[in-house]
Amino acid sequence: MEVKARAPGKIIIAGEHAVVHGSTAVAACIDLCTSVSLRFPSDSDNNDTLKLHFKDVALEFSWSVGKVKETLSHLGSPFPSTPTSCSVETIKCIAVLVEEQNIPEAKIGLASGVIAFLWLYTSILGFKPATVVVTSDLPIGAGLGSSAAFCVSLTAALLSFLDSVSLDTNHQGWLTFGESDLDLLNKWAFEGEKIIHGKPSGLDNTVSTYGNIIKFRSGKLTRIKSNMPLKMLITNTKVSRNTKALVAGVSERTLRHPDAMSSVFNAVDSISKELATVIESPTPDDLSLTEKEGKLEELIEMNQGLLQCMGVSHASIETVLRTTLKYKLASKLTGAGGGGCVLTVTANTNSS
Ligand SMILES: Nc1ncnc2c1ncn2[C@@H]1O[C@H](COP(=O)(O)OP(=O)(O)O)[C@@H](O)[C@H]1O
Ligand SMILES: C[C@@](O)(CCOP(=O)(O)O)CC(=O)O
Ligand SMILES: [Mg+2]
Repeated sequence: MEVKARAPGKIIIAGEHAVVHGSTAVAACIDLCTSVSLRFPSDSDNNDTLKLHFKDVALEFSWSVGKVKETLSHLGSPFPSTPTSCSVETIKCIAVLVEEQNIPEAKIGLASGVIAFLWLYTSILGFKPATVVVTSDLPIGAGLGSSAAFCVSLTAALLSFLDSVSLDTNHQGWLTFGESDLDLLNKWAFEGEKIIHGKPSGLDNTVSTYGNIIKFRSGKLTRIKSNMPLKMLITNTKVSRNTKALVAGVSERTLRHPDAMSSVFNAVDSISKELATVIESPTPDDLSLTEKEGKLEELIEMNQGLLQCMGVSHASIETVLRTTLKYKLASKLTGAGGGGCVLTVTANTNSS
């Protein structure tokens, strides 16, 4: 039997990093997805192997299920009924299973994704042989939430085998989860993100799970209904970076300058809230559209300035900012920064 699940990546329109420290953020999912296929061997295959294939980065892993069980089962039940954090002790044990796979040095950054896989797989399905294949339209480590799309699509594939989870409504040929199961999916995916990001806000997995545009603060989402066309250009600087390290860098700066950083986070909170209000407010005519677009552009520029204060911009990002400014277009980094992707507002009424 084979199941295929997919989940989208995202853009953060305002509030990255500050959201980790309790500020509001606004994010929207994009139509680039990560897909996970999960296949169990037939009884006649007599197979005892758990295989993981990361197609985009050409990495294959395989473990004997007996070995995985031997390494992990003494740490507790393999079937926690509710989403559970992976303890430091368990991460260490899983890391041994990953180290044995000899990931080439150039790709060692992907190891946390493999640890997240083993934690989610064994927690939800226990010790069963299977072949799991991961493919993505998203650039990995570029700020478009590939880690969350991976955790959400993997968790969706795993949960679909539980009797308690019901899949019904057909959406463009795909089955979807009901509202309460989406909550379960989101919580498990968050546990995966924790392993990859260290200290995630939960924004990325939430927008990947629920879709559309959301406002998010301290784990709580509010759905947003946009009342204006939002045209944005995404530029990938192709400078790779690691979200975990950037998030840790902002936390260190916050420890060094608590008052100043608290003001920065408060300012971002106001920017995200105002931006959400602008997007949601009615647009009765072209004049109000032009006015709203102007506000949106200004808020984007202000958010970028504060991201610079947090120390997460990068020379490659500044080059994109200078280039788009030549055309009077407002841009900001999106995601963790340090390279990765830049968002540019390409307003409908801005023809200069
Ligand atoms: N398609 C994929 N194949 C393998 N690993 C992936 C894939 N997508 C995401 N990952 C995992 O997510 C990590 C990147 O996450 P992160 O640094 O948060 O960047 P982002 O979420 O912005 O893409 C990778 O190092 C890897 O562990
Ligand atoms: C920097 C942050 O706000 C977003 C990170 O997004 P990404 O992994 O760079 O796509 C971290 C978080 O919200 O968990
Ligand atoms: Mg990420």
